[in-house]
Amino acid sequence: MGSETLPKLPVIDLSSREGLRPGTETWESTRKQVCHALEEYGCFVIESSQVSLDLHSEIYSSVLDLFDLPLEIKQQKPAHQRDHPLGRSSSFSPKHERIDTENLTTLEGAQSFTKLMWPCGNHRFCESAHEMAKIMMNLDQTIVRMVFQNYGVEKYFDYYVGSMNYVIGCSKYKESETNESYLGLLAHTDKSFSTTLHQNGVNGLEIQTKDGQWILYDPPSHSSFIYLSSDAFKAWSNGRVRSCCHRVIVNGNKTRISLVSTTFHKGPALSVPDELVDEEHPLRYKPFNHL
Ligand SMILES: O=C(O)CCC(=O)C(=O)O
Ligand SMILES: [Fe+2]
Repeated sequence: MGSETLPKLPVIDLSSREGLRPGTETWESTRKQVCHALEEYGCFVIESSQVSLDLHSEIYSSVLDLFDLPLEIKQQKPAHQRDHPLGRSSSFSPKHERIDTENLTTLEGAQSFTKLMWPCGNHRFCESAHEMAKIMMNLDQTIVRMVFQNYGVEKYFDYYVGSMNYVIGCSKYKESETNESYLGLLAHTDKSFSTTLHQNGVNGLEIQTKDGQWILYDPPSHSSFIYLSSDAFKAWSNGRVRSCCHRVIVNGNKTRISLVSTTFHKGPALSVPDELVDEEHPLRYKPFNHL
């Protein structure tokens, strides 16, 4: 007893700008680590230096302001989305609330979402949300480029970038009043292509390994992220990368906030590239409409 050590989540350093230029030695070795992590775990922890302490405190205090808005304000949608079946605000349990945003990656998008929530404006939310959205989008695109290159299908990368929608969901899990832990979110895989998550310093996200063990995501710094490959990534890769199974257990006496950037393919069909089908990997997934 006691001799088994708990597995650890892979940690990959994406903090050096120099190393993130395709073709550098660091790029070449990092892309192998990235692919290996997604194939083995369906996730990895990103070491990044892009979130300053200022941005960290700005974003989480403004997201708390967002949750504090009246429900009828939070439920509003832009005119072109009013008949969309999914609500903007949803919850899994009385202690969990999620608000989906849209188009925060562009300045105009961030401004129009902010105006919908705060007709008199909220500069702090707009700036910090736009900044975080861009950081998460750039991390995603770097990682996907690495994977495409590793699998020899980089020629599809520009199409990928042009056909992805980024949706950022903000989740709030109330502190546990009784000191008893509770299930904040059931074990699931995401339906997105990929998911990039940042949190406010309160742990709770757990990742399931291949052999069924649960590992707590405990970020090494305020600027760390966790990257998950999801259902559509698994299908696109013809089963090479795992779709990461995860859940949230809240057991602290602090409110947990997470920002989850998910990608969705908006084209008519997403299909496995021919290059990823061979004798060893017969085609496992038909083309599908991701949305
Ligand atoms: O809040 C978290 O840590 C996880 C959220 C999540 O898994 C999701 O929104 O799909
Ligand atoms: Fe999830």
